[in-house]
Amino acid sequence: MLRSNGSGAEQVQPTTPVPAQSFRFSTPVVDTPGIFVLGSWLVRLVRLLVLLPFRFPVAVITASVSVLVFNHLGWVWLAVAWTVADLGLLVWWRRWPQTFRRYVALRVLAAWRWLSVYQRHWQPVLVVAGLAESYQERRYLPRIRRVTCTDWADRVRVRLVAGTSPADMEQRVSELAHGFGAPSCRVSVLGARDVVLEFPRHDTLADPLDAMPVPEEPDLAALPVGAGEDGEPWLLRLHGTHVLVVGVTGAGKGSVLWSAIRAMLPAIHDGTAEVRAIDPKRMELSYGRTLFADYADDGKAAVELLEQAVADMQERAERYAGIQRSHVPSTRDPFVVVVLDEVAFLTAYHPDRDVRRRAENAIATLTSQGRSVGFCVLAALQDPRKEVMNLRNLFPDKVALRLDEAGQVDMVLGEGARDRGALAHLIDPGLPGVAFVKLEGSPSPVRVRAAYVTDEDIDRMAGGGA
Ligand SMILES: Nc1ncnc2c1ncn2[C@@H]1O[C@H](COP(=O)(O)OP(=O)(O)OP(=O)(O)O)[C@@H](O)[C@H]1O
Repeated sequence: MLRSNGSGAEQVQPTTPVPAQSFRFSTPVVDTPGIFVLGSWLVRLVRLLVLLPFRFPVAVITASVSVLVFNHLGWVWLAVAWTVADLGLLVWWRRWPQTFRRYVALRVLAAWRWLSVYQRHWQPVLVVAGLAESYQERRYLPRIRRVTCTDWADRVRVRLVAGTSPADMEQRVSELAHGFGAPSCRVSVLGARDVVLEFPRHDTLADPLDAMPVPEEPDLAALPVGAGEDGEPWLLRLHGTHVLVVGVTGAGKGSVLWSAIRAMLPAIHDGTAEVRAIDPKRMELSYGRTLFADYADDGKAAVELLEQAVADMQERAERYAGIQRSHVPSTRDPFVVVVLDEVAFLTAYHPDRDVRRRAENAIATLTSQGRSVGFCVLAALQDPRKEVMNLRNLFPDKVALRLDEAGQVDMVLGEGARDRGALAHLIDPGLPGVAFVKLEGSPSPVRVRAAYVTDEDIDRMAGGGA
């Protein structure tokens, strides 16, 4: 018997050999008797047969009825039954395409995708992606529980290996997307060890979106400015927050700014919201000048506009003090949006130091105090680095359009956003307006596309129409 002669016995991993050990103990290899192997196969087969009707009830019922008809009535009646069933499906498809799609087409597609894509490639993709866990020389993989299809994506429900977390999956979304041939992958958590991987089957944002219809009664906390990958509207919150839109030149920052202004149009017309615009490039916002309560296109005028906004905000805060804790838009106290195109022009590039300092102070005051009294800053920026814009953390909500470098993604959307699949630096330059955003209640960034507001749309908006 081996004894430890030290007082405190060292902990040794059971699988790693001790270097100076003179004897090596290894697990004896014993041939498994054939009867056990056969037995385990039988158990698996029985389990499969028992579970099959629960997993694929329609397929099992169809196959069973077909066998019964064939046995009792012969193949002619089987052919008749199948023809009638096919005709029934045809009528269903033509008359009620929506329910046919939901109850037949998408279910058949899900079974096919489960077999041909996920079941088939699951093990190699997960092992290569580093998501297989090993314990005492056995390998454990997350298990597919169910595959369902929506109009645009496959949803793979997965049971995680005990001891791993959804974050492990979130950090491998790029590998998973490429591994299963999807444009992206998104992880959502359903419960303990229960996650859903969402793989779009094609890029639903590949086509540009026309300007969104103007809402009759705009909700300033949920303005429709585009669409998400799932086809649902992308709703941008302005009331109660500040938004920074970041993207290289030509990424489509203008379309986010104009879509937000367009969605507020009825409120602008009835005086419950107003836009004060700063347009250093004189190209982006000058087109709809008549829509703005205030407009500036050079450094000095821009700083005065910002300082006036700060003074109005402070006057309102003084009136509200001790009486009112939140802002309700009205014609007396409208919701004020300061739209700032290329904010770095004022904070970093302007040659006059005094202008830079005053602009930075005013933006910092507005963003840190304006939320609750109905002031919002909606700013666009090309370069998110600290040297250019050190105020970016004062903007609670950010939109990452196409960026220059991988490192900028986390700068804009927060740490870990790139690992969670916000590949804003890889957005195709041919897809302006495509962006990643974080939505409330979800840690994973989602891919969206802003609607494109044309010059004609802006003309109509400025002329009082939409
Ligand atoms: N949402 C969109 N959908 C489709 N096309 C768009 C969209 N946004 C912009 N574009 C196209 O991309 C071009 C460049 O867009 P835009 O000028 O808004 O980019 P930007 O990010 O504001 O660039 P810059 O910083 O140089 O002003 C537009 O002229 C338009 O043709």
